[in-house]
Amino acid sequence: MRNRRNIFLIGPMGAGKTTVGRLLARALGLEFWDSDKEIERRTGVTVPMIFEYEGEAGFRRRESEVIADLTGKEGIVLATGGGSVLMPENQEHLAARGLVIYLQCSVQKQLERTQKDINRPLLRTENPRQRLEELLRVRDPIYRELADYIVDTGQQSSRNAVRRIINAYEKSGTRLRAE
Ligand SMILES: Nc1ncnc2c1ncn2[C@@H]1O[C@H](COP(=O)(O)OP(=O)(O)OP(=O)(O)O)[C@@H](O)[C@H]1O
Ligand SMILES: O=C(O)C1=C[C@@H](O)[C@@H](O)[C@H](O)C1
Ligand SMILES: [Mg+2]
Repeated sequence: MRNRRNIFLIGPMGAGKTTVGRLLARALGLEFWDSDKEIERRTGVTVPMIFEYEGEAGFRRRESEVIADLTGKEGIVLATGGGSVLMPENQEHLAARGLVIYLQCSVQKQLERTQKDINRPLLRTENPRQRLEELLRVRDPIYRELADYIVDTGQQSSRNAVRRIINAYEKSGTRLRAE
């Protein structure tokens, strides 16, 4: 049976997976993990540096290893990287090992939230809006297919998003709180 004690946050860059995930974990007394941070911890270098030396394919290999390991834990909230859902093995692990929540927001909001941050190699392009639109076109169907629940973070604070996630699951009778 699906492990209902894990919560996996998926969605595009700037949707708030890291921000909401940290708050959600604290509210539920669960451990918080972030796949991007874990890749950086294991390699000792930043995500942009991995893209530079190993290309996106190298990054995806490392990401898959980390997703396989972290989804094997119990009682965690995991903020995934925006492109982690591309790899079929990650899709399988996410779907089988926890509740999957798609954090969604408009491309405009994504742009506003990511513009000051230089840590997203895929946005180091002349036209980040176009890049975000292209990524979303490919990924949105995958996010939707995988999601047990979708929360729009564009028009609400991170705290509200956390409340919505907790309410939805408590109403549906699922126990999320750590024992
Ligand atoms: N609901 C929200 N309302 C306002 N600002 C937000 C909200 N959620 C996140 N932010 C802000 O947007 C920025 C990006 O958020 P965050 O890093 O959590 O996104 P992410 O989904 O983890 O992105 P990535 O896939 O690149 O890791 C942060 O500066 C954060 O403070
Ligand atoms: O959307 C993506 O493909 C990415 C999102 C970030 O979380 C990082 O995983 C990396 O910058 C790639
Ligand atoms: Mg993040």
